[in-house]
Amino acid sequence: MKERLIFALDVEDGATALAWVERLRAEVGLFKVGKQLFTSAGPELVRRIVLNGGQVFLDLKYHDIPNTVAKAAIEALRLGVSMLNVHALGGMTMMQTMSAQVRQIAAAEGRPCPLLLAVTILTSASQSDLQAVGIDRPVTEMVVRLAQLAQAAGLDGVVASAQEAPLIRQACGPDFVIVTPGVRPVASAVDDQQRIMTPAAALAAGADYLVVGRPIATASDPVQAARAIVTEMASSASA
Ligand SMILES: O=c1ccn([C@@H]2O[C@H](COP(=O)(O)O)[C@@H](O)[C@H]2O)c(=O)[nH]1
Repeated sequence: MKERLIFALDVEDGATALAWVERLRAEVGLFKVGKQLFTSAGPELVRRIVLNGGQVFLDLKYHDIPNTVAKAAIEALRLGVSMLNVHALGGMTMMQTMSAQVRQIAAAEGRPCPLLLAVTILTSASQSDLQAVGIDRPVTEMVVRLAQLAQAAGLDGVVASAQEAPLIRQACGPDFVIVTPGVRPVASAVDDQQRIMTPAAALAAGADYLVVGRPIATASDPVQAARAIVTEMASSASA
């Protein structure tokens, strides 16, 4: 079950990140490198984690014109990451171009292709946040619509709240990958997340991977916190 747990390396420098990788490598399946750490430590850090046997989800949420996103994703492929993502709101052409070019270069260069994911609606967004940017449709409807768009564009899956996982499963089928941040064990601080679920409920809802950062990183014993989440995930799977 631990292979389905992704730890968010939301830290300020490479040395701190590598220390977390050592501390949690036996407890989690992947390490997520996001905007803070990538801006600070760059591709060299990603290469180093991969070289040391760690699997990386590069969470840079590309959102740009099709050519720019495709070329950035090709460089992510060459870093050896296991997952990368774009914003589904970047649109069909952007996602199709990225997917086609990454798959073509992976085949031509003999590299394993990472899981190509699309962020639907951020788990920190509420219905009123959507309304404020002019989106009047319900969050759930937007998430399913974006997931179907990503699937039609040839992507492997989406990043979404586990709250929407059952609807995504229904719309996109059993093989479409659902990665869920906004995971909060009971009694954990919600922080800036809005659409949250517990680890057990997220798996029961159909999530394939859970992303967890602060509930582990700020725990008094992070190793124990990660183990407790994996135990909760296992109990949900066997229920
Ligand atoms: O919709 C999204 C997409 C990405 N994230 C990222 O996941 C982690 C969550 O960290 P926590 O500390 O467990 O809240 C973080 O790196 C986000 O950038 C997300 O939360 N929601």
